[in-house]
Amino acid sequence: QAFFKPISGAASPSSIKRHTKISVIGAGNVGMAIAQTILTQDLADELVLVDAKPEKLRGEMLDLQHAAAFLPRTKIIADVDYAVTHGSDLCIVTAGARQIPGESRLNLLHRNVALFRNVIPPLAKYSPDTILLIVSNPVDILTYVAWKLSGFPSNRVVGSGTNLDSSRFRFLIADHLDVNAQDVQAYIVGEHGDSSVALWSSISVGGVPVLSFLDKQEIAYEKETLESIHKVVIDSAYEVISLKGYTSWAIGYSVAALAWSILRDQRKIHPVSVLAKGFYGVDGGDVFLSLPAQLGRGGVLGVTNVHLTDEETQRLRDSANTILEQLSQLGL
Ligand SMILES: O=C1N[C@](c2ccsc2)(c2cccc(Nc3ccc(F)cc3)n2)CC(O)=C1Sc1ccccc1Cl
Repeated sequence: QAFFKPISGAASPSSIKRHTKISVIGAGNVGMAIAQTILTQDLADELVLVDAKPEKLRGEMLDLQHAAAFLPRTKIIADVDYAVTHGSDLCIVTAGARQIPGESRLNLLHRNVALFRNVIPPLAKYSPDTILLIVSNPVDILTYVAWKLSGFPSNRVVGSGTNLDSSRFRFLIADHLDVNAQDVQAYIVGEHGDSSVALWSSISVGGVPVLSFLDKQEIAYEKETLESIHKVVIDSAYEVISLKGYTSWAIGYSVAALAWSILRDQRKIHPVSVLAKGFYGVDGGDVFLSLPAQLGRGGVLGVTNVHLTDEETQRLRDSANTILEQLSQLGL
């Protein structure tokens, strides 16, 4: 009381505004880049960090708390005990075993599935109405695993999928055309990573479809350019890893953009990993793949019927079958 003469009732108004709580699981480079962006963009009233390493966790919490003078007021807490995540509006899962150099992806996958068995059930228990946003790799498989282990309806389980791939694709196209990346609509869909599918017909700059106005011979030129830009999307992921050892800023901003669309009910369309069964002839079983999906406060509100060429549809089906094969080996 020494500081202020309280105004009666002001400190606890009758209609409390919606308290937004976000939990980030995994305090590694990706998790902390996401946490930092959430704070900067004033996305949450409360930010929770969970990790297996208590010292690393406390260090990151203190270091972020010390930035309070420069950030919108956000309560920041951290604990190894999942109870601190109770009542989260959104749980962002970046926890993942590091890929051991030379380790097969299948072996990494088994280690991450084992990890998810200890991560997902407590999150679902403490926040039964939350939305799960999976970032850990391999993201399409682990989003399916999170859906299975949580028992949530599929609209409340989404993976970051090819949102990062598409962000890099938009940057490269914008750079090539010397326009603002926010004016470039371009979708990469399907399996995140090496086997993603770039949707040429979806690319438009300032509302002008890139492929439409080109006459015959130029389409070949543009197609080659777009193919090479898609290849650079993949090569640049490897280049960043070889240069700095990990990725953080692009994934951090791209995941915070998904969190914004969900928590602020933006109904924006993002290429994210959703239950793709029944779309585009993907009907070999339950599989998560990236498709342009509308995100809002209820999670995945819908999937757009974007036009696919026969080749694009076939590549999407091939991705689905590859993922289904890997899922069948998990015995989930
Ligand atoms: O920018 C990245 N960096 C990672 C990374 C970050 C830390 S260590 C490796 C990356 C970079 C390159 C390859 C690769 N492959 C991989 C595949 C399955 C896994 F389970 C784990 C890693 N992963 C993780 C990842 O998914 C990305 S995006 C990405 C990757 C490959 C192709 C195209 C894109 Cl847009």
